[in-house]
Amino acid sequence: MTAPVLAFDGVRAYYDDALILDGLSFEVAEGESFALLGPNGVGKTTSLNAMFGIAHLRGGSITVDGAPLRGRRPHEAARRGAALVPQGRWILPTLTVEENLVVGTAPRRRGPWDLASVYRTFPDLKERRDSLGTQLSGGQQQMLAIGRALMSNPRVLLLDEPSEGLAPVVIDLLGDCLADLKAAGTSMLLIEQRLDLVTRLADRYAVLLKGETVAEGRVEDTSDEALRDLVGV
Ligand SMILES: Nc1ncnc2c1ncn2[C@@H]1O[C@H](COP(=O)(O)OP(=O)(O)OP(=O)(O)O)[C@@H](O)[C@H]1O
Repeated sequence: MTAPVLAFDGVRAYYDDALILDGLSFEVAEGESFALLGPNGVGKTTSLNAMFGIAHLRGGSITVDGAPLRGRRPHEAARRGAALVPQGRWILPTLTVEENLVVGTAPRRRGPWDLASVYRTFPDLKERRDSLGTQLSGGQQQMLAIGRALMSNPRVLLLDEPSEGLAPVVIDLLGDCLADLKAAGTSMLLIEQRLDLVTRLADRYAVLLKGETVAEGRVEDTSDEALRDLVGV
């Protein structure tokens, strides 16, 4: 059996002395789309922050593609193949669309993704390649954040609330784009409040409460109502 592309095992993570994750465990298999769910403030983003050294990993382990992270330096997780599409997108405001994409190559990983393949996947980005990234619409900026992450040829894409702030019609387009990436075999960790997007994209889910998972399951075995109840929305 191949190693999971991402595995959290008993992760304890802190901001200073505040314990946020208290034994979080889950795994994302190759080609799988896994949703991490839960109400606001339970530690979903912190799980990503623990990978990139923003929250402090002080117990348990996180492995990317089989290699354990020490969790201290942001580029460590990126070099191993974890690519973040952050909440709020973090488009670099003084850079053009193309320059924002090139930033994504920093982990120096080889693979199918480069400017040409990203532009084939997101033709709008090609058309606007010389515009400042922040001049794009919200939906285009989200595509830019995804394209930038793909430029690192990741083993797993980490998507933090990708639908946030987008109009319903744009969320549908985002769903189409992520469904295409999933169909092409991209492994994903999806943090998302919109359960329609979760049921469309995710194979499995875990519900996080007070820093640990309280429920796990396969999306196809869970009714929409049961999922809403579990997440508490
Ligand atoms: N940089 C930080 N420093 C200190 N505390 C933080 C920091 N970021 C988040 N927290 C706290 O950690 C807890 C978990 O926050 P986190 O952002 O991980 O939650 P979340 O589940 O992602 O929720 P949301 O949907 O609101 O983003 C919250 O109590 C939050 O106030």
